[in-house]
Amino acid sequence: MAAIKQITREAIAKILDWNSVISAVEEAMVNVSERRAVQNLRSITAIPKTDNILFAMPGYLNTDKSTALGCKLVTLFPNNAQRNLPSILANILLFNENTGVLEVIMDGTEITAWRTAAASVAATKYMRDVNSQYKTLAIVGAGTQAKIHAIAFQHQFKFVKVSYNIIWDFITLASNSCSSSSSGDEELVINMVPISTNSTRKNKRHAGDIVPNYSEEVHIWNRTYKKGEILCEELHRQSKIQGTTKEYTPFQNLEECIKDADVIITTTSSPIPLVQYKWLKPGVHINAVGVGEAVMELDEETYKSSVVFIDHLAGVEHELRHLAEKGVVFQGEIGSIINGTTPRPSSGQITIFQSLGT
Ligand SMILES: NC(=O)C1=CN([C@@H]2O[C@H](COP(=O)(O)OP(=O)(O)OC[C@H]3O[C@@H](n4cnc5c(N)ncnc54)[C@H](OP(=O)(O)O)[C@@H]3O)[C@@H](O)[C@H]2O)C=CC1
Ligand SMILES: O=C(O)C1=NCCCC1
Repeated sequence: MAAIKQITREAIAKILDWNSVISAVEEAMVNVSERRAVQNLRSITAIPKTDNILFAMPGYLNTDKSTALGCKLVTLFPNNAQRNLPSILANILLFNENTGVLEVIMDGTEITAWRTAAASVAATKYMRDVNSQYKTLAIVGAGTQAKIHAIAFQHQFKFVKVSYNIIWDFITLASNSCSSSSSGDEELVINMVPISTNSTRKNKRHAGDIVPNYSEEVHIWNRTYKKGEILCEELHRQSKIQGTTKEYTPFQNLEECIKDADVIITTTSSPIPLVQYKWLKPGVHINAVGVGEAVMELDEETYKSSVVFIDHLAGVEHELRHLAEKGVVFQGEIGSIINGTTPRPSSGQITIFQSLGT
């Protein structure tokens, strides 16, 4: 038998790019909804007297483009941060579909992180009101999923608030700022900045010039504030290296963090609802990523007042019974919106993508 090919986490990380991962995940969601992919319920082995879990996620795909027989094995060890390890580690096994011979073992940790964020991107694209704004993104949590979601969403949507400075040189103001808002997509904030009439204008800016000023609107709240602050600094540093100076703001108060958000992503294992309906802006889209037997990041009123879509109906019915028992209604799979068999939610509604994973 031929040797088993091994692909490391580093090698996988080098080849992933957002456009390919997002389109692969959209295609996979459609294949799941059209039942071209065989996706059985995953098995969950809980290790007694611990919070640790081993998941086995087998699947088979047969389309015009490709066939694949594989199984992802995932460990979820929530206390791994103390050991400086990710909570979620994964490996993917690929078999020859004619002989059953194991051909490839590849690291699945990076793929799991990217795939999950890409699923939320796809859900946001297809569930959110096409005409609405992407100004403020709020992320709840500061772990692996929070970070990868921040990166994926900035890639896809560019959450940004544009303000304009108008250069003034003839008014001396007691106070150097005032503001007004336009009704369009961008918020017009006019900062009156007095400059000297003797200015040499080395910067080639002239009185009356309107200078755009882009500021990122990514809010992050975490149970442990310090970790949220560190994540914001890290994301800011990374964006500086990429030459796009972005600001990420850590919040102490969750309501303040999410109340103006156009999109919210929750990435914790909280069994006590964090997001409260009374704080939400009308029309907000929420990606609820945290999953577990008792995880419930959004309050009941949020679920019951929203249109809720999921990634895999059979899996959700099995694993998220605690939500169904509370009266949460799952409208359908995202794949059916992507392939056009289910209409997009109408505008103005609060929408939720309840992610389960694969
Ligand atoms: N839907 C899907 O496809 C996937 C879902 N997941 C789920 O996403 C969640 C996050 O995973 P990941 O980022 O890898 O994990 P990490 O361990 O990296 O991060 C966990 C985050 O959750 C917070 N947290 C944990 N418990 C609580 C709580 N009781 N109340 C409030 N915050 C809490 C932590 O806060 P602190 O820093 O204070 O500890 C931290 O911000 C998990 O529920 C995981 O099962 C993961 C992968 C795929
Ligand atoms: O890989 C996935 O999908 C996971 N989903 C739920 C939590 C563990 C990983």
